[in-house]
Amino acid sequence: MHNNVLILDFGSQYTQLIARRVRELNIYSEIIPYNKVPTDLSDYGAVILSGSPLSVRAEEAPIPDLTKIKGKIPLLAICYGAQYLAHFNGGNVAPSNTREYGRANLSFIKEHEPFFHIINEGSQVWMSHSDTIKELPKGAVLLASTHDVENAAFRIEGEDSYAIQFHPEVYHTTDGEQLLKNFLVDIAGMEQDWTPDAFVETTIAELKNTLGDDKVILGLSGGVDSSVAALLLHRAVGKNLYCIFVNNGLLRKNEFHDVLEQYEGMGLNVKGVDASARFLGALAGESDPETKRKTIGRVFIEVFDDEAHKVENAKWLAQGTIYPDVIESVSVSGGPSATIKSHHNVGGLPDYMKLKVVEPLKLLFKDEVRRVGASMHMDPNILGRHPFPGPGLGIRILGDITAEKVAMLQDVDHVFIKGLKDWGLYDKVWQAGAMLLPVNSVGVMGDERTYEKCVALRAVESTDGMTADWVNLPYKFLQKISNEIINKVKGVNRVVYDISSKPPATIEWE
Ligand SMILES: Nc1ncnc2c1ncn2[C@@H]1O[C@H](COP(=O)(O)OP(=O)(O)OP(=O)(O)O)[C@@H](O)[C@H]1O
Ligand SMILES: O=c1[nH]c(=O)c2[nH+]cn([C@@H]3O[C@H](COP(=O)(O)O)[C@@H](O)[C@H]3O)c2[nH]1
Ligand SMILES: NC(=O)CC[C@H](N)C(=O)O
Ligand SMILES: [Mg+2]
Repeated sequence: MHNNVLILDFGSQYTQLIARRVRELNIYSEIIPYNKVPTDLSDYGAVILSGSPLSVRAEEAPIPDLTKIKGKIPLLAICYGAQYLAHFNGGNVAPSNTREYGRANLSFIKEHEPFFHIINEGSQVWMSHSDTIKELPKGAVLLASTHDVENAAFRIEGEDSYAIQFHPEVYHTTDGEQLLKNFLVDIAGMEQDWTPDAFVETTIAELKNTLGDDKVILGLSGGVDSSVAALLLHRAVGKNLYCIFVNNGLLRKNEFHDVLEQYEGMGLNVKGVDASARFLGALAGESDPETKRKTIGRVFIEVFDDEAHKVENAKWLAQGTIYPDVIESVSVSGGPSATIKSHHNVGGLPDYMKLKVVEPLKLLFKDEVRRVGASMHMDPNILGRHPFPGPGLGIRILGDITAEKVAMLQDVDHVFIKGLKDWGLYDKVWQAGAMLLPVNSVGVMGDERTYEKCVALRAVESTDGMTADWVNLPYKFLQKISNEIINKVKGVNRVVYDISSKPPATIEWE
């Protein structure tokens, strides 16, 4: 009861961050498009309205019906949300004359307001808007101003409704977390009891309830998400969980074998399917990156479908979909599509598979998935594993793929990753890998001319893969690794290090 925060999304680029910040307070939150307000609101202890790229003055302005919310459930309206409360309740919102983007400081805070508890004048806030609230709505009490924005925060008298023009969810709002805590805990009275242990317990109970004695199939990749999903499902349905791990011939060196072995120790029922030849056959001669991705996706579905048919009476397909995957495919106007992303790295499963989809992690962020795994005592080696793309080395071999190139890149990648581990750098890097370039260059080895391949090493820091920066690996390390690669991997005579950030580059080269 009342243990959930409803975040109504108006399409702001920061909506996900609001959810994150709320969960960092150990309070559960869910993002729902503004036009899909649930009819039953009894679970929600507070509602937050997000920002929006649209203007309240625009014809297509998102206008949700808040009659069951405003004045009834504690409400926090952010940016567009604040403008919305003003505009439709007798206030006035107009384009602003000055640019209101970036850092600002609160120059006035009304005293003795629980909303601003232990937040002081001068506190830095982040603004990102072009409309401004010229006149407050009926019953509003001004709570804070900045130099340029007089109506930076207000509340509605007699209600637990609060509105702010700035963004508390953005890191640059230094007291943002405190402000959210003031609102959620002190004003809305929410409990801070949402922990990984609690998540595991309730999720297993829910899965038992939904799945009963049905058989469930899960594509296991060796990655964090599908592994944590597998553990949860295993606890819920035991031997009715059938895990399938496909070798697409584009995995890391020894990975097929190692991953299978690792799962054996966890008591999971995993079937390894070696479909390398099928994948490499389908990819032969293909060098266009998008066609390669699509081919890998298509063959993956074929293999998966073949295997799924071997499990008699399977009813469910489980997936390790996580929250960012879901949110990426929710459009603000359309709302969530029926099936969100079946296999987001393999292009979606076809309807003929007739399996119902179950996604136990679909409301978690990556770091939360890791925490949930840790609370189930999952092997830290799996939990700490760098993300690895479904199409694997296929998108790190530029141009067409051959078995020889795969073997060459596997060896290069192995030296690099092992080196990172040996030097204690692996856990300091978010993701690392090597790219095989379609470039030959001239070298000299033992007095002989060589004309061989060039590889690029890439190591990045990131939180979610959406943006990334290259890692400043020690020169000594790079020197050692470059030497080792050229000495050990036949066919490679040159190593370069990728120093591009994302954007404008991407993490993978294809
Ligand atoms: N080789 C594979 N065999 C079987 N299923 C796979 C394979 N590769 C990917 N999948 C499926 O595709 C899903 C998406 O892959 P993705 O790489 O995004 O997640 P992950 O591998 O579980 O975690 P991570 O992001 O840490 O790599 C996986 O959860 C898994 O269900
Ligand atoms: O499961 C996946 N299927 C894919 O098709 C895919 N393409 C990229 N990635 C991973 O996503 C992150 C961002 O990669 P990019 O900067 O290259 O887009 C990085 O972590 C990439 O490894 C993929 N993961
Ligand atoms: N970030 C926002 O919510 C912006 C709201 C509105 N589109 C404006 O420009 O003022
Ligand atoms: Mg993966």
